[in-house]
Amino acid sequence: MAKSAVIESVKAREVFDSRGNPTVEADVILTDGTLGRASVPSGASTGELEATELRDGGNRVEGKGVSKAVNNVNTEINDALKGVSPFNQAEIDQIMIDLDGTPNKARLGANAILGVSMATARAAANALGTPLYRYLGGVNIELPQTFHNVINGGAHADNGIDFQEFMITPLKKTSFRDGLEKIANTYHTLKKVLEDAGFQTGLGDEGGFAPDMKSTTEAVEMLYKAIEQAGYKPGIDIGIALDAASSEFYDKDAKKYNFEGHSFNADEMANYYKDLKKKFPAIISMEDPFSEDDWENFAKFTKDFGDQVQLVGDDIFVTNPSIFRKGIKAGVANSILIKLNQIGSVSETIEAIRLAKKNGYTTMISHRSGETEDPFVADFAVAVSGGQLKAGAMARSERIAKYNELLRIEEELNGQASVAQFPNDVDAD
Ligand SMILES: O=C(O)[C@@H](CO)OP(=O)(O)O
Ligand SMILES: [Mg+2]
Repeated sequence: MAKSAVIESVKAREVFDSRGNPTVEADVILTDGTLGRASVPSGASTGELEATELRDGGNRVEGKGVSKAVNNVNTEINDALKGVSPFNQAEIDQIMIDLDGTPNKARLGANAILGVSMATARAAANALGTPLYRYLGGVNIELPQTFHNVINGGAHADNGIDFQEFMITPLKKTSFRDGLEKIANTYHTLKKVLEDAGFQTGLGDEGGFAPDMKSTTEAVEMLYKAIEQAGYKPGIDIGIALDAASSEFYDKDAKKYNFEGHSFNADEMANYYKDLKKKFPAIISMEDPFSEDDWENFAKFTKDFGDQVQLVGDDIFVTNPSIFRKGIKAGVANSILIKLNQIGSVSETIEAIRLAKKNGYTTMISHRSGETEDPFVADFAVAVSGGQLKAGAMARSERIAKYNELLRIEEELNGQASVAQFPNDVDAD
């Protein structure tokens, strides 16, 4: 290991993600021979202002190849980073941002830049013989509160459910492992509950079940049943979180939410959420209840209802510090979803998190619906401390890769770091 090592070369290749689509994997090789490798995830319900994921177009792998992004890593980015120290993440990221020269990483591709950004952090950690979470987080680290998407709808499943994600989260837990075991028990029980109710239990993109049911209420009822039958109390032991991903069912011209056969205006949509929370008090978090094009009503709802439930902004902020700054001023949401590939570099993602902490917003670090086996996001969630993490359900290896990484980290830390507790939640005894 050598702190004097610099970048020798940067190289990328196409690999495939969990939906079978090509994505970028990048290698950063240092002069002391150290390798750092990382791969980039990909979303389905993407925010309009996300950094650009460079795709080839044409017929190659149904027009989804990333050979241009790969080529940009192998040529321009390689030339620009050769000889640079990997230990200054902000400098590495700035070099690539300047080289790209566009506001949204459209020329080189956010997938190209992020792949190298993450692989550099890994190379630096490896060169120092330090785990990635420790390299990025220093001494102030904490295992995250995890959210598991156990019923998939919206853009992640071919069923009739309009909301995209129905998540469960362990509230009372004595350790990370304890929390995860409770989720596993509930997940298995949910399968039985769905089967008993006559639903199919095939899986959606994030490893949750994708039953062909029509209503949100029915899905939440199933979660209540599963939690109770597994021996837990909804809202006490296990909380429920929803991602409405409402930009997907918002008609911006008509200003209407076309949802479960209704055409709701914003006030009707707000009332729907309030009734839902009243009926199911275990719902502790709602993501994207209003569209990325409906800032005004998202802010109004935050003012009105933000003390009752965590309101997470995903599509509306796209992990972009300058958009998020405007959102904070406008009073939109009280929590931000953090996706590395929405902004396209490790240091800008950290800046968005810093901004959140400074302004009293909680942070939920997130995977994408198209993932790889790379557990980067798990280490990242530990590094940023005090955070939440959503990384899908229990089944499917690309999801469980993240949770298993956290089990290993907990073991390695051997009691030296706590597990984040959800706001307002009491410590388990
Ligand atoms: O909307 C979301 O929060 C994400 C992740 O669950 O989905 P996607 O990656 O498809 O944008
Ligand atoms: Mg979302």
